[in-house]
This record gives sequence, structure tokens and C-alpha cells, in this order.
Amino acid sequence: MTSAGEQPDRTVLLTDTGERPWRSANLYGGDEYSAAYDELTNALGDFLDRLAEARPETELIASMTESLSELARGLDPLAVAERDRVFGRRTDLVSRGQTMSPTVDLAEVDDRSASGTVYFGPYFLGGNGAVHGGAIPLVFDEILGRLANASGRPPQRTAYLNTDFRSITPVNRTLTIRAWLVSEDGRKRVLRATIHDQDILCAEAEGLFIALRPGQP
Ligand SMILES: CCCCCCCCCCCCCC(=O)SCCNC(=O)CCNC(=O)[C@H](O)C(C)(C)COP(=O)(O)OP(=O)(O)OC[C@H]1O[C@@H](n2cnc3c(N)ncnc32)[C@H](O)[C@@H]1OP(=O)(O)O
Repeated sequence: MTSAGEQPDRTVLLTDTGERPWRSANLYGGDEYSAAYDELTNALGDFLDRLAEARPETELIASMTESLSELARGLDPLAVAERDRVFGRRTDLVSRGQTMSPTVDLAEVDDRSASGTVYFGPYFLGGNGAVHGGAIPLVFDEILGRLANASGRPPQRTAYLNTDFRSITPVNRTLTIRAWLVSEDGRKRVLRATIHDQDILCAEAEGLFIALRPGQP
């Protein structure tokens, strides 16, 4: 997360299709390992976006398959226990060190609310220029989960996440995302979020988050 008002140095990945998302360049917490891992997830996300847009010839498909298989084999001996992994566990990185959901770039964050932008690249296309209906709750869970778990609160799990799709959510556009805490009652927290394309409400969600008891998985 970036602090309030801070403008990230965005790396725009240009193609002839026009606007490209930044992912999380230069927003990491500082150390060399974080920077390198951030670059890796950016490169992976960029690959997935470009693959989704491309129509490669058979020869290139075979060569990419071999390259990817070789990379995967190289990682095989490096598997570690969940608690020691990097992917999805770097809260100092704006991408959280993952490519499962698009990067939610939060410009304004406090104890009870967060707002910023989200950009669904071609990888998240459902059809006809609209984001896949499963990717939208994924992003809501991401922003609501991060807010529910922020500010020293005990770890929370999503009990329900209700999403309303109000109009199509376009790919390849910078969208506004907002999340806020609605109520707190013991272990229960209700949060809501919206995604807008300028003044058009694309989708909104409500989530119930339950604080886990000590030792609860
Ligand atoms: C380094 C690490 C990095 C970390 C990254 C951080 C960012 C992460 C970002 C991503 C984040 C991703 C996050 C994720 O995606 S978490 C993954 C998705 N969620 C799950 O897998 C959760 C599965 N469910 C459970 O584990 C349990 O059911 C939970 C823990 C949720 C509650 O079971 P528990 O046994 O503990 O509690 P309880 O049953 O006594 O209920 C307690 C109260 O809640 C009320 N209630 C419960 N359910 C519902 C419901 N559906 N509607 C309405 N109400 C409900 C219930 O009536 C009761 O109310 P009351 O009677 O007290 O009034």
C-alpha cells in the first residue's frame, strides 16, 4: 500500500493496443529481494496479459511450452512450507507479490477505508471487453481482506462476499476502487466496496469478515 497522497512512479508497459497497466514498479518497501520479486511478478503478469492477447503459431507455442516447463522444473527443488513462501505474502509490495488478482494500487488508506485504482489487463477478460465475473469478487476479497486485516486487527476470514454486477467492468481501463468499514460487532466486521469506471458504477460488494480465534485455521 502507498501512503496517503503519495504518487507512485508508474511503469507504463506500452503496446500498440494503447493504455497498459502499471503493475507495481518502484512501490516496494525497499530491499533488494523485494525489488527483485516485484519485478518477477510484474514480468509474469505481463506475460499472461500478452499471452491472452496473442495468437501464436504452432512453433512458437511449442517453444514457449518448453521454456515454461524448464522454468517450472528449476523451481521444483525450491518448494518450501507455506509460512516461508514469498508469493502472496509480501504486504510491503503493492501487488502483495502475487499475480492471482490484478494489482490494487491503494493511494489513500486509513483504519476504516481505502481507495485507489485497479486495472484488469487482457488476462482477466471474460468476453466482449468485460472482465470475467469471477475476477471481480477476487479483487473485492483482496481489498476488503486487506482492510479487514489492517491496523493491527487479528487475522480475519471472509464468511460471505456478496457481489452485485451493476454494469460491465471494462478490461484495459484504469478503474476506481473504494472500500470502507461499515460496522464492527465483536468478532464480526462488515465491509463494502465499489468499482467505478469514471462515474459509472461497475460492481459493488459487501463482505462479512470474522476475526479468527487463537489457533483457528
Ligand atoms: C503474511 C501473510 C499475508 C497476509 C495477507 C493479508 C491480505 C489478505 C487479503 C486476502 C484476504 C482473503 C480472505 C479470504 O478469502 S479467507 C478464505 C475464504 N473464507 C473461508 O475459507 C472461510 C471459511 N469459513 C470459516 O472458516 C468459518 O465459517 C468462519 C471463520 C468464517 C466463521 O466460523 P467461526 O466458527 O469462527 O464463527 P461462527 O460460525 O461461530 O460465527 C461467528 C459469528 O459470525 C456469524 N456468521 C458466520 N458466518 C456467517 C455467514 N456466512 N453469514 C452471516 N453470518 C455469519 C455467525 O452467525 C456468528 O454470529 P453471532 O452468532 O456471534 O452473532
